[in-house]
Amino acid sequence: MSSQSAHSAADLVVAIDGPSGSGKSSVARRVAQVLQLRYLDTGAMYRAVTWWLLEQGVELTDTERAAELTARIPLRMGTDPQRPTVHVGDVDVAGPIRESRISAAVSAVATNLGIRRELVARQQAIAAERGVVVEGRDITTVVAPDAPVRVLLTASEETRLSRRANELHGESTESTVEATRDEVLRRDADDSTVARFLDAAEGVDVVDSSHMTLDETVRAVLDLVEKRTGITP
Ligand SMILES: Nc1ncnc2c1ncn2[C@@H]1O[C@H](COP(=O)(O)OP(=O)(O)O)[C@@H](O)[C@H]1O
Ligand SMILES: Nc1ccn([C@H]2C[C@H](O)[C@@H](COP(=O)(O)OP(=O)(O)O)O2)c(=O)n1
Repeated sequence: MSSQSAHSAADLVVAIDGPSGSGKSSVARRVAQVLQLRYLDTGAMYRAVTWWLLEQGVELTDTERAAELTARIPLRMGTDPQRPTVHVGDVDVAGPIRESRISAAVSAVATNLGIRRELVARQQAIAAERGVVVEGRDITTVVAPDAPVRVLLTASEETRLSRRANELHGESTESTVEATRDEVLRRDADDSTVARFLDAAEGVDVVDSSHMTLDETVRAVLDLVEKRTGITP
C-alpha cells in the first residue's frame, strides 16, 4: 500500500452506480477486496424490503403503509466483500431476494419515496462507519455525492441483456435474452424515474464495460481511485 493511502484508504468511500447488468456488484466486490474496504449492495436492501413487505402481505401499492413498515424492518447487511450477507431478523434472505418474483416487484418498492428516504439514511449511516465501496442507482448523486471516487458503470443494452441471460439461464440465446428483457429493461425504465443512473452527474467518471473483461473493468475502477485520491492497492 502506498504511504499516502496508509491512513486515508481505510476511510475511503467509492460510489458506483449503473443500470442492471452493467457489472456493479461483481466489480464493486472485487474493488473492495483489493482495497480492503467493506462492500455495500444497496440493491439487496431494496430487494430485502420487498421480500419483507410481501412476507407480511402488504400491498406494495399502499405506499404509506409500505413506508411505515419499512421504517421498522430489522435489516442487517454484512459488508465483508468475500461473503456479503443479508438478514431480516434472524432469517438469511440472500437467496430468496434473488427470486424472480422479487425482481418483478422490487421497482414498486424502489419508486416509493418514503422507502427511499429510510434506506438512504441507513446506507449513509453504514458508509459513515469506515471505508466502503457502495453500489446502486443513486449512490453518486444522493447517498454519497461527496465521495472522492464516483463512478457510473455502463454497458450496452445488448451486453447487459446477454450477461443477465447467462446468469439466469446458464446460456445466452435469443429466447433467454428475450425472457430477460422485462427483468432488465422494464425495471431500469421504472427505476430511472426516481434515480439518475443512465447518464453521469457532474464530476462522475464513466466506465463503459461493454468490451471489457471483468478484470479490465476492475482495473479501470482502481485506476480512477488512484487518479482521484492517489490511493493504490
Ligand atoms: N466487464 C465486465 N464487468 C463486469 N461484469 C462482467 C463483465 N463481463 C462479464 N460480466 C459478468 O456480468 C454479470 C454482471 O452482473 P452484476 O455484477 O450482478 O451486475 P449489476 O450488479 O450491475 O446488475 C456478472 O455475471 C459478471 O461476471
Ligand atoms: N441505490 C439503489 C439500488 C437499487 N435500486 C433498485 C433498482 C433495482 O430495481 C432494485 C434491485 O437492485 P439490484 O442492484 O439488485 O438490481 P439488479 O438485479 O442487479 O439489476 O433496487 C434503487 O432504486 N436504488
